[in-house]
Amino acid sequence: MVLYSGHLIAAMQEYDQTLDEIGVILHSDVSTSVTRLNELELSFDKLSPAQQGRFLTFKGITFIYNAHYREALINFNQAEWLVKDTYLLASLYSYKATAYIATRDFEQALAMMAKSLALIVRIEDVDIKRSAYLRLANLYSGLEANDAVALYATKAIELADADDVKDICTAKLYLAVSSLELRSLDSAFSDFENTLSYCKQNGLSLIANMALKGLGWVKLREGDFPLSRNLLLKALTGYEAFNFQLEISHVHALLAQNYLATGEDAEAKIHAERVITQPEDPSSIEHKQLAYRVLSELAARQGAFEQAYEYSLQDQHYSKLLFDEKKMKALAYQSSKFNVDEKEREINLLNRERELYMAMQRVKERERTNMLMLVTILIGGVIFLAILFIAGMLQKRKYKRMASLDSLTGILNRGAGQELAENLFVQTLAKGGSFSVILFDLDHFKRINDSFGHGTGDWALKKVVEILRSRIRSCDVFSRVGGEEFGIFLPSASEAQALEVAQLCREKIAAINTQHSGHEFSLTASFGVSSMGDSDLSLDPLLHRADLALYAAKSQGRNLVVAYSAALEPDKGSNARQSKLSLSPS
Ligand SMILES: Nc1nc2c(ncn2[C@@H]2O[C@H](COP(=O)(O)OP(=O)(O)OP(=O)(O)O)[C@@H](O)[C@H]2O)c(=O)[nH]1
Repeated sequence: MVLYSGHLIAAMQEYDQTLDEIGVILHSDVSTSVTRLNELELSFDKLSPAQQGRFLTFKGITFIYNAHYREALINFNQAEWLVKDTYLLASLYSYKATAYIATRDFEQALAMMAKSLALIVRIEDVDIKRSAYLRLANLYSGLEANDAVALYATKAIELADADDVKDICTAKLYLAVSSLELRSLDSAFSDFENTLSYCKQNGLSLIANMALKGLGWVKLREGDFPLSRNLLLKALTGYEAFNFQLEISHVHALLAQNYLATGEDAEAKIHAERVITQPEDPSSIEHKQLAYRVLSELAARQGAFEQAYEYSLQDQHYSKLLFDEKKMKALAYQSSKFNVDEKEREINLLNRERELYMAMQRVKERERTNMLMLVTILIGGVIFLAILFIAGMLQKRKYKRMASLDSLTGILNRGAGQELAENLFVQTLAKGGSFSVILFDLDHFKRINDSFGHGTGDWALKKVVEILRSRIRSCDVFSRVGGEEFGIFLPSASEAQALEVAQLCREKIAAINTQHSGHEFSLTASFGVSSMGDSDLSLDPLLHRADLALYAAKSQGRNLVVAYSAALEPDKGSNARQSKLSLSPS
């Protein structure tokens, strides 16, 4: 299977290559092209549809070159359904136009040219497009549609670079020929002169020679016979070098007219007879008509009236042919122009509708975008507000937390600690259970500050908190009550348990290695402990009692833990120590 498809691909590539090769020689070596196409025809069924399209187009072109226009059209009609390539299709239509012109079906020719043009517009390759426009100019010149000739020649020039000399030269010639009919003789003369010098300069002698004929033709019309003759004779020599029979016949016809006008009858006759001996060809009708008119006048001048009559009959015959053809061409061109105008109007209408539709789509799209933007802005706004709100909340919570914490040690400050402890106390009271308070105060703290500075005092405060924090249960509340005084509130803790905790804390403080502060000093604290009694309905009495115990610890020498006892109650009016804790919140 793989082998089979491999073979198939190779064969296809080979056919493509053969067609490429034929394409190269098609316009220069028609007979070899015909031979190779005949060989390839044996494998026609094996060709892909695209290859069959190319084959039939090429075959049609060889028929055109051999003047078999009907056969050419049969091939082109088959190829039309198979060719997909835009350029090949555009060129196929223009060859069909050639065949239709040759068969005098000008309407079809113009229809094909319109089809070709529609495709040419879509071709992006500038070189291909330019040569397609030139071909169109050539076809229109065959139809004597000079305005179209001028239009497409101009388009070709617009697409040409300075080095596309052959195309520029050809286009210039078309412009000059069209201006012979469209503009004044003066401007046609200068156009031909311009073409002649440009084409000669660039070595394009055949086209230069055509321009030379054009100059002679203009001068003939102007009545400048000597200059016209000079130019036409030069052009004749040029054409003879190329053996360009059709052009040779035209120049002979023009020279016959020229000599007739100056009364050089013998010369006029020679040239006229050269024309009428040419084979019958639609392109030579005009030349023959001119030649017979000259011959008829010459015969009449010499009194050979019978002969003159014969020639005049021929003249009339060709005049009629010419007239009919010109009329047919003109009619076909006019009607095709009308069709084109109609189509253009339709296209414009459709384009306008399309533009309207596009504009509406754009408005809808813009509305959709605006709506999307609005929704995005709204959602963005909501998100922004939510972020602001959350950030505000977090900030608030942070500030609240900061407000409830002691900035130096990081534990709860007096207000927050007391509030929390009060809540726990109330809960304990409701549940029924024990509650103890430990108050402790660093001993001789003023001395530390005074001796080693405030920084060392701060260090000591932070160290004490750091050491004790880990020893205290998570359900207990540890707060800084005042400068160097702290409170530990222990829900569900008996006095004995509180004393144990206080003792442990005291030991830990005393064991702190103060050298880490940069100084060595003694760091101790005195502890007062109290527990909930049956009559306690708030935290205040406990605080008061713990404070008395702490005072006692200080009085008894410091670095001690003292539990409250009734004996510690001071006499009324005595100067008892006032804890930094205010008993009634102020
Ligand atoms: N370094 C520092 N010192 C503080 C801070 N708060 C209060 N103090 C100081 O703590 C000292 C407390 O001194 P006193 O109330 O006389 O008590 P004491 O020196 O500890 O003596 P006793 O309590 O009787 O052992 C004062 O000198 C205050 O300035 C603080 O945040 N940092």
